Amino acid sequence: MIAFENLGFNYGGGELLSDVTLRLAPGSFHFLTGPSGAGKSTFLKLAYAELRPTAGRVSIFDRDARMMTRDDVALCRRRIGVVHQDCQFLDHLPVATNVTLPLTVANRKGNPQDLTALLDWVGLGKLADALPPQLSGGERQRAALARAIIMSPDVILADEPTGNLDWDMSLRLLTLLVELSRMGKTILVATHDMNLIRQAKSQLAARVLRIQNRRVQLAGADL
Ligand SMILES: Nc1ncnc2c1ncn2[C@@H]1O[C@H](COP(=O)(O)OP(=O)(O)OP(=O)(O)O)[C@@H](O)[C@H]1O
Repeated sequence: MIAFENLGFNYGGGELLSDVTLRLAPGSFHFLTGPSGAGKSTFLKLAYAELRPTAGRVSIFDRDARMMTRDDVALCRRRIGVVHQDCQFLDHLPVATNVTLPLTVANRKGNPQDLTALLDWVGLGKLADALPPQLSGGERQRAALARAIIMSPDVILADEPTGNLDWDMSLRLLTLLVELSRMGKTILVATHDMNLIRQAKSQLAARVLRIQNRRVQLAGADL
């Protein structure tokens, strides 16, 4: 679904990622770990063509990211839902409008029943008309997840989605990701939270990628 072949990346200085070869197979669930500044957010950005590799290749849905035009990138982004580290909303618009923004941008009309079901599923049914500044951290992350999946993407990339959440809220978010995985979505979650990873591994066959010395490698079973 998304494949990295001998990928290298730098922002203009020294190499940040080097010789990365791996594949996110359809329906797989991966965590991405590594020290702060190792390049986790960068790796996610390469996976959704926000950044282009400086060496090697990234294929997204079998297309070489370097060859993609802006329109190609826009089309492929419809199949990839991204939950950003610092989820931003339009604060003057209600949660429901924020969640449906990707549909608006794509000029697609959503079904109001689907929106209600989605907001209920993430536990925000009663907050559809609230404004983003009124949401708690956990509610914001769940709104961000709802927005990321409103287009029914095949792939979900989440950057530290539980970074500022307490354990109960983290578990709630994890449950949603596990359910999405069971629906067949391909999922990659960057996180520092080893407890979250252990919890996920008790529920499904999640694999752990670790960035170390500029390489991204599969971690062993010992966490
Ligand atoms: N646009 C940019 N231009 C130049 N350097 C950047 C840019 N974005 C990130 N970096 C640098 O690249 C390195 C990796 O950053 P990145 O955000 O990918 O790390 P991370 O592993 O996600 O970190 P954290 O866990 O702290 O979020 C850092 O040293 C960062 O300062």
